[in-house]
Amino acid sequence: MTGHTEPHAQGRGAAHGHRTVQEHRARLAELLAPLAQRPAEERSLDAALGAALAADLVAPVSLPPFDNSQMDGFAVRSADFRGDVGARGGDLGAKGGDLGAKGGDLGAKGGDLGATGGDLGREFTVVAAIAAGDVPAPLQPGQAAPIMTGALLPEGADAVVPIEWAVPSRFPEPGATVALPAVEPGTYVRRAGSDVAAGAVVLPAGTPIGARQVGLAAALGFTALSVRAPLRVLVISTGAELAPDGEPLGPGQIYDANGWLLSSALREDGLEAENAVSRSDDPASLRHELAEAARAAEEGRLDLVITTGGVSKGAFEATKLALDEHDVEFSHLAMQPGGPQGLGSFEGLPVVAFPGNPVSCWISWEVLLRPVLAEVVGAPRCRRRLTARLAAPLDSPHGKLQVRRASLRQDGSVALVGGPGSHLLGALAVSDALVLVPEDVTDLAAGADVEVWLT
Ligand SMILES: Nc1nc2c(c(=O)[nH]1)N[C@H]1C(S)=C(S)[C@@H](COP(=O)(O)OP(=O)(O)OC[C@H]3O[C@@H](n4cnc5c(N)ncnc54)[C@H](O)[C@@H]3O)O[C@H]1N2
Ligand code: MOO
Repeated sequence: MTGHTEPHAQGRGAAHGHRTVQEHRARLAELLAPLAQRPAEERSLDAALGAALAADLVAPVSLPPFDNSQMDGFAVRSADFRGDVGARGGDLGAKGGDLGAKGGDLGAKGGDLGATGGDLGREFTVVAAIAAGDVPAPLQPGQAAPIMTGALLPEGADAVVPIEWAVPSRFPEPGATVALPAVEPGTYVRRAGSDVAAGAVVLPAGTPIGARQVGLAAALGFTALSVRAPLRVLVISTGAELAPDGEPLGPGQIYDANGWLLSSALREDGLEAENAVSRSDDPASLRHELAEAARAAEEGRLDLVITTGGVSKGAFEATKLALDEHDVEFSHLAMQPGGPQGLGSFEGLPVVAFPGNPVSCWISWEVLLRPVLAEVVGAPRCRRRLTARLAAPLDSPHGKLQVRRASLRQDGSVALVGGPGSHLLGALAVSDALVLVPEDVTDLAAGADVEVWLT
């Protein structure tokens, strides 16, 4: 069947006997729900990065905190353009005409510089310049104060004329005169509270703290935030084939990729992660690691364990065997890669068991665990999703959500990177997106719309 994909279409037409992705996410959400109750803690801004806000963030001050200039120019009382202050106001009308035209030019070039408010201008007496950080004297009628971007507007002033519109177009000494085109009240003035009003909720509880949120908090004067600490996760890779780090590979051996891949993915998303390796197919070895992890959890040092490997149908599935007597269920999802999965708890510690293939681990994190943590704990965020045109045709197994590694191209189309195999780490490393092909779609033509997650 050929068809267009629908976003979030996972769940329809799952292969017989296979659990759907939605069902599995629901079970994960149940398992991990208690993690949402972790106590709030105060963290400095840098340490809060990656955590989720424990309570609404309320602005203690307005932004901007005071009326200030948006341009380097002259602070004026706009009523002066309508009054008869200054005997030479009439003459300057003509000059003002030129000036207005200048303003128009600038507007065309500079976007919003055209707000001259009319052609008539007048001459002002220049007073002391105001730099950002200065506390200026009140502005009297007929005066223009040179003012720099961000500086506090003097009392009485209600508009700013950019320096480019002035004649002469430079800042003269106090006592000199300057001709300025007429402007409306509010021209190039950034009003107090026009960005954020004091007392407003600027970020709701649960918001993950990233650079933009830290920037806002800093601007509001916060030095610390009340957050739920990032989850602390231990990734345990399993397998007798895993060679010790840095040693030459023996026959049949491979290096551990999963522990590094997953712990880095978690850290990249603001979680705290460590990795351990159980280099054995003896379930006792993994049980030993898990018992230590359970103690760490009891002491409040760990929230979650992710294991990799040993969950399919082989003769030496150490993870399955190690968790045999525990409250952990194993199932096969209607998803490829990432089919075999386990979840449950070991002595009270939540355990999520991913399959051993590295790409399966990545997909299990991205498509299963990450969206559930976003929903339950608030961090990390879900990946951004969009619909894009396929650059080339694809086929997909019936009854399984297929998740392909891909790259978003400059023209907005999406190209698959590598094949569907879950051992293809080289292709994963050069991908920047995932393409999700629903269970009931088996082939798609070039140009078909597909659901894309940006990774
Ligand atoms: N008869 C069946 N065989 C398999 C099935 C199945 O349904 N029936 N499922 C396949 C699928 S799908 C997957 S995925 C794998 C999952 O197997 P396990 O979770 O038991 O993982 P392992 O057998 O331990 O390893 C699989 C593969 O990944 C390599 N690996 C393991 N750990 C690491 C690591 N830390 N770093 C890098 N690579 C790792 C391992 O050497 C294997 O090549 O089962 C299929 N088989
Ligand atoms: O589902 Mo396995 O995870 O294809 O490779």
